Amino acid sequence: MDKLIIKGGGPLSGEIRISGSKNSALPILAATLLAETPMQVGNLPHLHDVTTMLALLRCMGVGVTIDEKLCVEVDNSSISEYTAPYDLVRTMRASILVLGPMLSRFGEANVSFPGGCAIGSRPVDIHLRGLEAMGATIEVDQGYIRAKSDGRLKGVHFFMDTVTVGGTENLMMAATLAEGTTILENAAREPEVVDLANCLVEMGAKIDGIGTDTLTIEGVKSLSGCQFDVMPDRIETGTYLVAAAASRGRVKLKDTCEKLLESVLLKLDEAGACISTGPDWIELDMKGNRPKAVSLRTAPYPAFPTDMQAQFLAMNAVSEGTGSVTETIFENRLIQIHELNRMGANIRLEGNTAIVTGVEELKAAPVMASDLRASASLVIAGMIANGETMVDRIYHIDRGYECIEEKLQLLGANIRRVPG
Ligand SMILES: CC(=O)N[C@H]1[C@@H](OP(=O)(O)OP(=O)(O)OC[C@H]2O[C@@H](n3ccc(=O)[nH]c3=O)[C@H](O)[C@@H]2O)O[C@H](CO)[C@@H](O)[C@@H]1O
Ligand SMILES: C=C(OP(=O)(O)O)C(=O)O
Repeated sequence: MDKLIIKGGGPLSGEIRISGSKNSALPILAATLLAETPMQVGNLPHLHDVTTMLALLRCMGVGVTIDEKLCVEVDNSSISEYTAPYDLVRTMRASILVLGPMLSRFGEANVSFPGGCAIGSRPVDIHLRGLEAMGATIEVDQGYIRAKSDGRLKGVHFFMDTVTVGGTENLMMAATLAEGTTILENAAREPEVVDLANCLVEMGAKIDGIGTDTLTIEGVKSLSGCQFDVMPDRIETGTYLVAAAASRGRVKLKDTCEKLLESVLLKLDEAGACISTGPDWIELDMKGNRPKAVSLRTAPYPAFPTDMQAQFLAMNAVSEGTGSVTETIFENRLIQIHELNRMGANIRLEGNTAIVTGVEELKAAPVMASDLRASASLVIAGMIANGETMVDRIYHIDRGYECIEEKLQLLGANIRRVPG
């Protein structure tokens, strides 16, 4: 297993480009299953999860070609297999997103049950209930969700009792080819849901209420391919901003967009960062100052994203004062505090809230990454710690951060990968 060796040091400084969004690329690649003609998806990040999604499409018989700019052309005119196998699904929960499109277009889909993961149990009951309400029959057999539809799915008025990003995406995709009108209430409003909806509209779907919590989808008989570039990764953007703030540095991030992360920028402002923005860039400058600890609570968009709390925990660990971080989306997403405490942090857990009292300095230690964003927080901690930190199990980080060590090196970090 590869490891990252990080020698803690001075402030991060420099300029880097932000990659395309993982959480937008994955549903958009799943949505290509709905198109009857070839489709091109651009600005894809080079990530393990994207490779897994392409492998999943290929194993269903989809033709995939990739050009030198990582623009992928997908041609599903010869789909022969309606199964998403366990071996691929177990490495990436977003594989569940092929369920809605496959079922809606071909009347059949067999998708391995994704199960839980390090951050929580992550059920998919709302995805399944929504599809059933649209007329699908669903059985769980030998670990597989076996879904069938007799003819087209039927439009439905469906209320999601929890705000779910993946559930909204799956049901919205399924509804595009259903007979009649579907109304999805309490829909997720995350920018990635909006990006997917915009892509579906380009493919010929009829969707109203994009960006609101009520989506109205009038089913059409067929969709065609289009050219679509995925949006910038707001979580990658936020991660580099927090890394710079924690190290008292100054970074400029290009090919990104401030509007995607207002709640995160507000917290960085509260931490003492000077932030300036342009149409496609964000700059953060700590002017050499120690950050101030901030308190936050995760919640669905537009509130503070759960995918950013781990990084703020690392920043709070070396900030002035005490801050509390409350996780409300996933039941097990504060586990990395034990690793941060092994590096000298002062973090106490009270239920789903981590109370962090900033220390002057973290000390390097061998640490173990447990999930994607926890890995990012340990990398940030390593960069501000005194000494050499080894972060183990970094396969998690390769799911979500393109060229992380190269980008951090460009910002002046002393970080290298040791293959294992
Ligand atoms: C690939 C992708 O886009 N991943 C993101 C997506 O994950 P994902 O789509 O899996 O997360 P959801 O928004 O569905 O989960 C939100 C909450 O709803 C619960 N739930 C969800 C579905 C369901 O059928 N039943 C149910 O109870 C989950 O357990 C969780 O507590 O949104 C999360 C919340 O912003 C992010 O952290 C992930 O990075
Ligand atoms: C939890 C995440 O992703 P996934 O839903 O793919 O596990 C994440 O991106 O932080």
